[in-house]
Amino acid sequence: MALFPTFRLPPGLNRLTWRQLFLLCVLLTALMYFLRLRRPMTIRSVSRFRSGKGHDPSHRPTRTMWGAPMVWGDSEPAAHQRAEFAQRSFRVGLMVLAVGRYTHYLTRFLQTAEMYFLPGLPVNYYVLTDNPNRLVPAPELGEGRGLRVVPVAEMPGWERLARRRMNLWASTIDNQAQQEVDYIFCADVDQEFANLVGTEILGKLVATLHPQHYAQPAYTYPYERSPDSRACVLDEEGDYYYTSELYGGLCSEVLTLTKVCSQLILQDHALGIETRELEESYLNRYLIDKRPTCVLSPEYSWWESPVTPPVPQKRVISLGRRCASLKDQGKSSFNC
Ligand SMILES: CC(=O)N[C@H]1[C@@H](OP(=O)(O)OP(=O)(O)OC[C@H]2O[C@@H](n3ccc(=O)[nH]c3=O)[C@H](O)[C@@H]2O)O[C@H](CO)[C@H](O)[C@@H]1O
Ligand SMILES: [Mn+2]
Repeated sequence: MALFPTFRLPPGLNRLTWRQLFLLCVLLTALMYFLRLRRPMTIRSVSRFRSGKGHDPSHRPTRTMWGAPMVWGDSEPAAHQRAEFAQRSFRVGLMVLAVGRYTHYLTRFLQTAEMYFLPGLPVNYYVLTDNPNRLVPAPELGEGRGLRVVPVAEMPGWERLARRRMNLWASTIDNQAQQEVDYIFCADVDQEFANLVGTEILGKLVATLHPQHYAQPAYTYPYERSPDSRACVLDEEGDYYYTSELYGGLCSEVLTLTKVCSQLILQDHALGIETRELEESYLNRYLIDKRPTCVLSPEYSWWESPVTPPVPQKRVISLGRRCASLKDQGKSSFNC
């Protein structure tokens, strides 16, 4: 019997051997790879690219590949978690840094947080600022909500503050927050809350997907690639790219994260190394070594830009990054 038996195609077509069919498949597969994989990709990103998961913004998984919840506020699992936390007692901290001209964002940040950030639940705001007078008189807060003003002697400018912020977060948690709250969230002050952010965001270690990279394949993530840096991510590493605008979790977890990152930042700085995305590079390195137990969808960090895919609800909006990504005519309509 022949090794490659022949078979009959529908009438009108020639007879092909299995061998010819096999060669045709190999040829087609090679052609597909040639057309689609013109850039080097990691094994993991190739499989994600193939599965298409990184490319379809309407695909909204509710779990990460390691089984942690991926939170979309209107989903069934999010509603389930809100119901579960309604039975528990806890306190949450929301921490921001406002130095120099960034203090003008404070009013909007606090006002919108009062409307949408865990409304009706016990929350402490920790405002680290070089200008405590900005908060005199103190803004009106709901019942059970408190404001802690933490004076910091820092010079404005993100290039410098990006090296200092993790350290400032760590000392505020260590000295004060961990005695007062169970969960703590670190946020950029140039943001506003635009829709409900409830207890679905609470978890041991919580990170937020960067909206501009969420729908992209992993090989495009702006991880630090320089092998000299403590934030270096190898080609085969990394699941998602997280934003530095919102992350949090249990005080003990966030304390460890901020301590570890600030040490790595200092070590790199001592060697004159600056990473591609500053503080965000170290956050992403850390979250590869210690995967978050809860991943917030880009609903919790969003801004209009030509490369940001739509989300069901815009819950937290970055005003600063929106301005940075707009062209001149757009800037005036958003008061940039
Ligand atoms: C436009 C720009 O450069 N964007 C970069 C910046 O994100 P961002 O544009 O989000 O940085 P940002 O200017 O919002 O600064 C971060 C936060 O630091 C605080 N702050 C900053 C400066 C200052 O003078 N006073 C002050 O209080 C404030 O809370 C602010 O929200 O950093 C990221 C990494 O971390 C990425 O590299 C972004 O590409
Ligand atoms: Mn920002």
